[in-house]
Amino acid sequence: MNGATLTLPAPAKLNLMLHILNRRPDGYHELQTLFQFLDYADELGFALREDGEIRLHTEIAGVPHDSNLIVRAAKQLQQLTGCTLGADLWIDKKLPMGGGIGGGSSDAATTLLGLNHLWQLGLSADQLAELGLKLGADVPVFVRGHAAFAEGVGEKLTPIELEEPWFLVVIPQVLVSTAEIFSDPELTRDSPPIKVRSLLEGGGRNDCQPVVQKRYPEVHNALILLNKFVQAKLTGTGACVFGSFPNRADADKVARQLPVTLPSFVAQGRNISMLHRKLETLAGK
Ligand SMILES: C[C@](O)(CO)[C@H](O)COP(=O)(O)OP(=O)(O)OC[C@H]1O[C@@H](n2ccc(N)nc2=O)[C@H](O)[C@@H]1O
Ligand SMILES: Nc1ncnc2c1ncn2[C@@H]1O[C@H](COP(=O)(O)OP(=O)(O)OP(=O)(O)O)[C@@H](O)[C@H]1O
Repeated sequence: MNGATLTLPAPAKLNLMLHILNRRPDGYHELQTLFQFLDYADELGFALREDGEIRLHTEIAGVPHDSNLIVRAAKQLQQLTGCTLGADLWIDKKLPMGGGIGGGSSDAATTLLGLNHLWQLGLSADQLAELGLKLGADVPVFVRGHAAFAEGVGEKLTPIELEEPWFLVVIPQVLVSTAEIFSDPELTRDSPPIKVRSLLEGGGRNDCQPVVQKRYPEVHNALILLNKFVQAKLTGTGACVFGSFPNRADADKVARQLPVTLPSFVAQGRNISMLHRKLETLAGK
């Protein structure tokens, strides 16, 4: 990250509940989900290049340079705007991949906002969210940076004020493929639509959980274990599972009792993402 002139966080999200309403003809699913951010993030570094090249200098195992969502986001932004500037990019990857906490999507959103700033493009949040949606269903919420009730495939966002408890997030050592879970014939796809006000009634169910638990014993076991201490839930399509606590000390106490084979982290839930708080500081607000 040494050459970076700008560093920005790409925070994690949790799906506090997730209902699947139906499957669209294009295979995507209409959802209702509640997003909140965590103060736990990847860190991205940016430096301007005059030659138009996009170079990510950090390798992520299993993700080729040109498939990395950071590189794809940067190139799409160049294409959309005709910008002739480029960038050197670095990432300090903290968020587990395939964890359901939105790592790749958040990296993409931070890239879009970071380069919009560095290249002085002046694109609006609406324009960046529209571009982000082409990269992944979760990108728009990270672009907007406010906790939200999401509908559609995750892009119709109603900002919401939630309590900001502390979460213990447990990371089963397995990669869950989102596409695989959404194509499982046993997935519940007919949850009735609910209104924002009745959101957390029913305990914040996640319709993906039964299918993920059945296919991935590691996730099943983590849920059983965490449930001994707190109501445990799956985020997104997993693999991560989480429980909420009124303060950091209570969450840390449970974390210390987990087996060493089951990594975890503790972070506060936040309604304004770390990225947007940092951008506000940069703008001198
Ligand atoms: C499950 C969530 O994590 C909830 O926040 C997201 O909706 C998934 O978002 P994401 O990882 O950005 O997902 P994408 O990269 O857009 O899609 C991955 C795959 O999941 C399936 N998919 C995803 C989102 C959605 N609403 N319906 C789907 O059926 C599609 O098969 C797609 O090919
Ligand atoms: N910068 C990136 N960080 C992580 N994964 C990336 C990145 N770029 C591309 N990918 C690919 O995206 C896949 C999904 O990664 P990600 O960490 O976003 O999953 P996830 O946490 O399950 O996401 P979601 O909660 O949005 O479903 C990875 O397995 C990897 O192949």
